[in-house]
Amino acid sequence: MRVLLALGGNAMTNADGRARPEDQIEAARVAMAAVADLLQHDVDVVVTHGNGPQVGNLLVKNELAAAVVPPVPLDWCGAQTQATLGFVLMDALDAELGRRGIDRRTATVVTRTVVDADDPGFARPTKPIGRFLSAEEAALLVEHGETWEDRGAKGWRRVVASPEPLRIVDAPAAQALVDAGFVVIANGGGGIPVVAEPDGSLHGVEAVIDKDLGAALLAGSVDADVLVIGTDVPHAVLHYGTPEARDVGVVTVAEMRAYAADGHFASGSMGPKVEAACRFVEQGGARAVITDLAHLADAVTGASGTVVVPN
Ligand SMILES: Nc1ncnc2c1ncn2[C@@H]1O[C@H](COP(=O)(O)OP(=O)(O)O)[C@@H](O)[C@H]1O
Ligand SMILES: NC(=O)OP(=O)(O)O
Repeated sequence: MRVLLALGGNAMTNADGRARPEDQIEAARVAMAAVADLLQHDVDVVVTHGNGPQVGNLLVKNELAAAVVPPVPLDWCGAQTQATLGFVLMDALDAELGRRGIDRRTATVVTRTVVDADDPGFARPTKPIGRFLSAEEAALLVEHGETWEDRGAKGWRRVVASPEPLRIVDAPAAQALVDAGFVVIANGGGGIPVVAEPDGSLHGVEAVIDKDLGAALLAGSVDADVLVIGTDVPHAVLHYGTPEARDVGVVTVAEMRAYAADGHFASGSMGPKVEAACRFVEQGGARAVITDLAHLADAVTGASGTVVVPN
């Protein structure tokens, strides 16, 4: 069985979301121990990951240092997060594999993902990145032209353009490495967004792709049987945050789409995970599971988490 595991921002840093290096290294250790468990049970794993906290932090560093160091655009920041997180995840996984005597090599693929230059997402920022601020702090940055959004209890967060991922340019490289036996990390942060010119050339654009939607696309490209979306909750929940809250267990894609249409899953958090799970199953995937890392081993067999299956 081949599993595409998408690690959310929550699985990549600690609860305060500040993304200090030591927090990211510790989160990677926990996540890669879960991956090693699967490898030990003969499950083939391809990993992708979010980059929201990290890419937002890099963007701020660029902006603060602009007077002395030439700033780089958001797509460059995205590429930098793929490299850094790939390196941290490979270090963690290599250490875990070494401890268990598992003879597997790891590789990270810098991955570009094509988007449409006319995607409506460029006109309407929706992707939350970086740290959370208070309403007063966010208001100052809005005055400087940034877009910030109230994200509830944790505070306000900057939002940037997030176009639909259409095609993963470097999927064949990821696939070749998978076929050669590598544990591959690819399409981090949903992929570096690029647009294709009529002559076929590509250039980066300033946006951050949703990593769950990117994961659904990657899963098809690397022939994954199962998509597992790893986050900080064991299930998607109906009537979330209310006394009527109810976990979703095994559910058909039609039922899940109906729940989504009824507004059960928040945009920018559970909403894209549910959309990605539905897309993967509609594309022919056996099942897509939304759960936390503690339930990963049972999730791949469909015995735990929210399990979306064909109709
Ligand atoms: N209906 C829902 N069921 C479960 N969680 C939900 C729901 N709606 C919103 N959420 C929130 O979605 C969060 C997971 O999404 P997100 O924070 O974007 O995860 P990640 O960073 O792991 O990708 C949960 O911590 C929860 O607070
Ligand atoms: N790119 C992306 O979706 O990152 P997060 O999962 O960290 O928000």
